[in-house]
Amino acid sequence: MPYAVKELFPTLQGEGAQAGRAAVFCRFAGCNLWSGREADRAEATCRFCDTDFVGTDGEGGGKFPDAETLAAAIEACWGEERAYRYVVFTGGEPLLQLDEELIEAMHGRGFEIAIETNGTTRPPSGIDWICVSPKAGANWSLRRGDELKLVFPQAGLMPEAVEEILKPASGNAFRHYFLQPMDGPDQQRNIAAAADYCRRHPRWRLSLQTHKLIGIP
Ligand SMILES: C[S@@+](CC[C@H](N)C(=O)[O-])C[C@H]1O[C@@H](n2cnc3c(N)ncnc32)[C@H](O)[C@@H]1O
Ligand SMILES: Nc1nc2[nH]cc(C(=O)O)c2c(=O)[nH]1
Ligand code: SF4
Ligand SMILES: [Mg+2]
Repeated sequence: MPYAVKELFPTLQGEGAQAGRAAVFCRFAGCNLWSGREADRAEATCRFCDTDFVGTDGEGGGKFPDAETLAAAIEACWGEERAYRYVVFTGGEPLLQLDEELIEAMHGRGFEIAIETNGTTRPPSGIDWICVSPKAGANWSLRRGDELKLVFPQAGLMPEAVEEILKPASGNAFRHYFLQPMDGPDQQRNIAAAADYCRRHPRWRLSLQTHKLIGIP
């Protein structure tokens, strides 16, 4: 299957439980909750996106004809180091394109595989680390994973509502629960509110977007 990739870059995972870990980010083009065009933002299901995922014109991006070709590009982006190889598939929405063939190709090259997903699509098997970030108004179906990372605040999907939705899954639907302050015009207020919420509700931990703080991609 061909893959449309916006950009491919080496960095540190900036968010969540794996923050600070070296990774290659593979950002797939396209999303099912927003076209990516500013003209459509106000009418989209997901309206606060901080990312350009349109097209294949970013650093290291392009159209890759098959899994082996994309896996080779990701490996080249990582470099020679054999240990702790880590790739994060994101987007846009990675589950629109990530398949078992690409997962096998990455495992074959010694990579641990993570995804950042909005949780509206079933994942292929074999992913090592699943981060689900549900969106208010979207059809959230993926209710298990390694971490749940809720952008905060979202009218219509506050942490209490998330806990209520997850109750039937019982116990350990996710290993980690994070609130990530919404970036945008109210960022400072959102950081303060998220910190205050975590202080009062200790199941939830604060996820800052540390890559933005230190000026790396
Ligand atoms: C750009 S999304 C791509 C992956 C997938 N579509 C998703 O939404 O999880 C990557 C991460 O950034 C988060 N994010 C997007 N816009 C944000 C914003 N304005 N402030 C904070 N986090 C944001 C998402 O919730 C998600 O956890
Ligand atoms: N450094 C860094 N960490 C990230 N964690 C999740 C990101 C994403 O956009 O999916 C992201 C990103 O864009 N950069
Ligand atoms: S679901 Fe993810 S990629 Fe899609 S618009 Fe929302 S934050 Fe951006
Ligand atoms: Mg990002």
